Amino acid sequence: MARSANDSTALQTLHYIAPACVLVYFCAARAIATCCGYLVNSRFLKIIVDGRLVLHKPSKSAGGATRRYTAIALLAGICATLVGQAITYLARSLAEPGTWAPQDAVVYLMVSVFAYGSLVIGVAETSSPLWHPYLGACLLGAAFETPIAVLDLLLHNTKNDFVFSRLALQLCRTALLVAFCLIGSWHARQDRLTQCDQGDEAAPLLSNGAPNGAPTAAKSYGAFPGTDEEYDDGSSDIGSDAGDPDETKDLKKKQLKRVEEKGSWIGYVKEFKIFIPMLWPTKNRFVQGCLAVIGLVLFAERFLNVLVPRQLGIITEKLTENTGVFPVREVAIWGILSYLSSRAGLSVVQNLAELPVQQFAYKSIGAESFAHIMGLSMDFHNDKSSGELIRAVDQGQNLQGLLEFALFQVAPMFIDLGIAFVYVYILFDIYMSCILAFVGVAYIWVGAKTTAWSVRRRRRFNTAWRNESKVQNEAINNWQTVSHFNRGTYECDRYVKSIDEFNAAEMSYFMAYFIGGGAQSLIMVLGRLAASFLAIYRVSQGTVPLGNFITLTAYWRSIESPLAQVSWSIRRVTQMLTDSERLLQLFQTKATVHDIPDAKDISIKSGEVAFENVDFAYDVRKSTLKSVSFTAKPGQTVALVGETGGGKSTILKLLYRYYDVAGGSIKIDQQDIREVTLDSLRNSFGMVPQDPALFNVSIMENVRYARLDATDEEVKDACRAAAIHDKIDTFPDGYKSTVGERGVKLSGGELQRVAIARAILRQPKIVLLDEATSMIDAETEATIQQAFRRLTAGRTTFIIAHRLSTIQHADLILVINDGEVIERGTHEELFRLNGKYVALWSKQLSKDVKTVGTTLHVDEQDPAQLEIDTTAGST
Ligand SMILES: Nc1ncnc2c1ncn2[C@@H]1O[C@H](COP(=O)(O)OP(=O)(O)OP(=O)(O)O)[C@@H](O)[C@H]1O
Repeated sequence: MARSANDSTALQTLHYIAPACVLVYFCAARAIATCCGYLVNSRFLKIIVDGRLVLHKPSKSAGGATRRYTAIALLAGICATLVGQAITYLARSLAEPGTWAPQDAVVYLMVSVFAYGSLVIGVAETSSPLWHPYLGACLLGAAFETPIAVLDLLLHNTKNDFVFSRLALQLCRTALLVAFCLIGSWHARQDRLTQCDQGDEAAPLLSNGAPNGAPTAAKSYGAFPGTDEEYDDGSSDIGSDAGDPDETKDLKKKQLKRVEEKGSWIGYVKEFKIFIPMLWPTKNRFVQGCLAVIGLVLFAERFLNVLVPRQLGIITEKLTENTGVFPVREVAIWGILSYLSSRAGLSVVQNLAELPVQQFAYKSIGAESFAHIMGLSMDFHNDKSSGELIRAVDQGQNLQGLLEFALFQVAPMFIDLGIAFVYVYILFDIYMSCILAFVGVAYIWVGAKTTAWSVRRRRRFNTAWRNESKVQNEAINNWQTVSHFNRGTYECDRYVKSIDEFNAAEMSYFMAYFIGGGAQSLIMVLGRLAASFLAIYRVSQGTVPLGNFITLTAYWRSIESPLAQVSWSIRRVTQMLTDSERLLQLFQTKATVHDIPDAKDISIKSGEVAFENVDFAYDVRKSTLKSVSFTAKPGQTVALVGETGGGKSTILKLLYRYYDVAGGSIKIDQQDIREVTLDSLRNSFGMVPQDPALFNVSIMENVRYARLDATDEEVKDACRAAAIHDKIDTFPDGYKSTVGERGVKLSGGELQRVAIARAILRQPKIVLLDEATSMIDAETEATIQQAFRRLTAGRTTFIIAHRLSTIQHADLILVINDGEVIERGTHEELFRLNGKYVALWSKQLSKDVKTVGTTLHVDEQDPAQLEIDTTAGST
């Protein structure tokens, strides 16, 4: 195959660069299209120009069957010409022994098959391709093929059938490329005309009718409402969650909101940077030291990966010399290198150093998420599902390995691949490197595809997993309710159903996982066989020594493992990010009630509490409190009465700052509670709630929870004051008795008295009693009233009570109805008013008449003269 020197060099150069350019262009253009496609399909991307979305999107005709099949046929034709050309070289080698295809031509054919093969697969696997990467790649291809064909023609002075066939194929390929470009350009023009006709080239992608493309409703987000098509990037797997439960939709909504704020998926990924301080030990010298040790070990391992198989090759070479001498030095070096690279060598050091790094991340993620959850406001805690929350934190902790993984696994494996590519070239030739590159790219490509395929399944799997945990948790936590309604079987069925859903999701996910893994292993085996065949052939021809074959065989393991890791790591990183989306969402949920910057501690001197025109609503659609104003003077007792659902507890919640007022203000000693620290504010209160909950620890510890430094004696005094001490003494374990989860081992009355003891022990500045004695009988209540008098003496106190007898001595009684204070005054004043308060009394007493024989004599003319006789002595 004689060639004139200059033309020959030009042809060689073209052979090397042409397919590489096509491949690089296609990959780059497609990567950009993938990003955009991902965002479009995920309804995430928002490129705002003049307030409108004007992102390029596939035209409506982009996915037309004729267009796609034509493109596939043309591209497949191009591949066929390449294969045909390879066959002509092979046939010639067989027909004319000793005639070999030039190396540049082989590389050209191999890389070209790979490049155009990728184009075929790209069109075939996508229902609605973005055409410009294909068109650009073919334009480039045509631009290179023409001079290649001309040079090839000029350079061949021996014209025979083989050369003619090859040149015919070359021309045919050029023609196919030109045809692809012409047809593609015509389609592109048609697309533009259609889009202009429809005026949608610059139409907002968020076509929800909102002015300037502004989203109006969650359902309207996105460029292609209602489509479940897979776009060029195959990203519907990643972005779509059709059929997932509400919480995933909620997650998507929040993701959408976040991405809208950030402007792109890069912004979305960037959000994960909030985890970096939890993963990177900026202040922990010991962990930093461990990271350095891991780095050194990894550096050494890169060398060992090459040195061990190389040493084996050296030993083989020594042996083939047949000198009859045992190669002691070579074998000793090999032994030491093998030991260092084995699991017993540097790996042990690495594993030991990894443990503190992992524990650091585990601790910081765990502690941060726990503190964050505990710091979130009541609205979050009212809505949360504990089981799901715990699972989200568990799954989020997967991130602990992310940094280590990226630095110490992903980075070295790319280095390993680069080294391998060069090393096999040195050992053999460029063909071996091409085999390696082909195996590598195919392996990673299949890995990436199966990952994309399995991401949606993974999300379903996660959702099903969390759901199973939620169902189980709810049933166990509500065991009493379940038993009251005898719904044991129902709950078991519900749980079994959730396990079935989990199993189905798991099966679907792992099937994708295993099938992908199987396909990758097949590629690896075929690659190993191809490399071995080539190596054996070269050794048999005597072009390379036997030692090189042995080195390659031993080295292949070091090639396989980074390849497996690249693909696995794509899956792993995706999985880590998917798993931790919930935790990220959690971290992004900010407490609605928080300290303002420079908030100061509250200073309570007298304890005056003033509500000034307070408005509040849990839901903007329904007002809960309307213009509530009153002042509790220092040391006064203010009672809140009224029909259920009127807003009494809400007033206390606002005072506690579980929520912020929507209008007006709440002041304690002239300090707006929004301007002081939450910590100091809540430290000032002692609360006895409607339904006190206890920890499943001893009574002693439960009461002491109110003041952690209280002595045993102080705890007992508080219990005496709350009239529960004698009762506790009757328990077999006394104060050491555990109370069961949430205090279920205590009766309602006992539970309330423990809660009262807690409030007494706390010695708060302001006392809040929310139905504190609703479950206590009248006799015990009389004892407790004395304790209350001691507790509330000199302290501003708020009492909510349905049993009106308990609040008749209050300094101020507020009658709350439908979120408003409709009456206010003392017991006597309100009786004189003869309004709602009296009506409440009447209602209650007529109930008591039936239950405890209380009689009521109401003077119709003057209700303030109401006389109440009660055998129970409640008034
Ligand atoms: N977290 C919440 N989210 C939404 N609405 C709520 C929430 N908590 C209470 N509400 C509603 O606010 C209104 C006032 O509730 P609140 O608990 O303050 O009433 P209340 O007067 O204390 O009732 P009760 O005497 O029965 O305890 C009710 O209609 C209730 O349904």
